[in-house]
Amino acid sequence: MPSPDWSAPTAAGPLHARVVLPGSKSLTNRYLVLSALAGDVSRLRAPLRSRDTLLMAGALRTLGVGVEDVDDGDWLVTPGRLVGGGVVDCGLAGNVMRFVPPLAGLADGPVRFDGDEGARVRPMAPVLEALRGLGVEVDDDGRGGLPFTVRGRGSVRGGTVTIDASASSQFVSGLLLSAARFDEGVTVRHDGKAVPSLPHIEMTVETLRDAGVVVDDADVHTWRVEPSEVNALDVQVEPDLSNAAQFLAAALVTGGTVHVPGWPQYTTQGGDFVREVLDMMGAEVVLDRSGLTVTGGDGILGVDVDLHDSSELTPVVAALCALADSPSVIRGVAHIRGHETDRLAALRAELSGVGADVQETDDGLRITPKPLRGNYFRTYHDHRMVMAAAVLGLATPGVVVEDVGTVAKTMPEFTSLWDRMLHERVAAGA
Ligand SMILES: O=C(O)C1=C[C@@H](OP(=O)(O)O)[C@@H](O)[C@H](O)C1
Ligand SMILES: C=C(OP(=O)(O)O)C(=O)O
Repeated sequence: MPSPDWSAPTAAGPLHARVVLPGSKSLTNRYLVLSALAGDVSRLRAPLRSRDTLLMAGALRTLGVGVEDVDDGDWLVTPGRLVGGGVVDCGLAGNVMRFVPPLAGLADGPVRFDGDEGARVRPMAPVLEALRGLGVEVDDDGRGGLPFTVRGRGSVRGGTVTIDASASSQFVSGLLLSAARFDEGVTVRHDGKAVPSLPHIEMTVETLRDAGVVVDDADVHTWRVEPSEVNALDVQVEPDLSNAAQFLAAALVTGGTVHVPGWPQYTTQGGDFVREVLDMMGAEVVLDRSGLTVTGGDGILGVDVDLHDSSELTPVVAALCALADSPSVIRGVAHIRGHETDRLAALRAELSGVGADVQETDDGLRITPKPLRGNYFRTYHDHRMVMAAAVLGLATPGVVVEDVGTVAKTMPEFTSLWDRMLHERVAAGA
């Protein structure tokens, strides 16, 4: 059932807001998987609670892992013997569909995987093939995607596999995350076009090392995880920097200032690249111990930008490009045709619908700004399409966003945070 439409609010003037962001999806889900494999109880502090992380917690519970809410908003994760017999709902979450099957190989019986209709067409085959190569039996209907069954036998041999990870970095991350508990560990080699979202693989490597696992990533296309125990974690989840993009973009669109406290000085989150993009587009961007402050100027500069490493940013950056003073090119993101929806097609259709001149290229978009007008903005079950529409709406009256609830994939509180940000401008200007 789709949720209601939402009229994206316009900004009456420059914003002056401070936005406290929820935790990172990618870190929360990695910590959950590692905690499930650990030797003791882990504590995740300030985890993201959104559809994708609740689905991950649900998947772990299906496998017999305890994930308990504690009063202060933390999650306590109690590992146990991994049990088969259940069904994992992947929703539309890439993390769940790519990270949990290797874990399910360690369960003591079959685990069935399915998800949203849109998840059934997301790329998955290299993970299933790799699992077979590592000694895990997987039944699927021959298409190499959801639905499928992983026939866990309580242990996984492991070893060396070669995969083509050009469709998603998550293929590599998923295999690495559970591999310390495989008898022989794992060596994953990539053979194919460039792997997208490499910072996400660095994040996987770093979180494994935080849990005491030995990883060799000295060669750019090969990752080796040694078999070992996994240490319990006690970790503070960083704010989600990709989900910061739309709030920071609002500073640029309105010529105002948006401050995000708690921005890490060092991070493996690919979303950190938003600082560079906003700088290229004419914002003043200051990172200091208080957090990140972005201030917009008189206009928005068009850009020629490669988002291969940080492709989650594409929808919001595309919206900014439609509001810019000069044409833009977004490159390096062919693989986002396999994200929540075909994002290149969706952005072309919806940005064109509000009046921009948008062309799809082989690996991105060419966007020539035109005077924009309000329109119905379809969201294709894609949280980041809602976020992109909200950015357009700041400067374009009459943007009506389809199925706004789909934003709950990573940010259930999006519309209230957005309204609060706009309201703060009134308070500061009063
Ligand atoms: O490992 C992760 O947590 C993610 C990796 C990236 O996937 P792709 O490599 O498929 O782009 C990113 O876009 C996704 O939102 C999250
Ligand atoms: C591509 C994304 O998600 P997923 O983890 O489902 O791949 C995203 O959040 O932009």
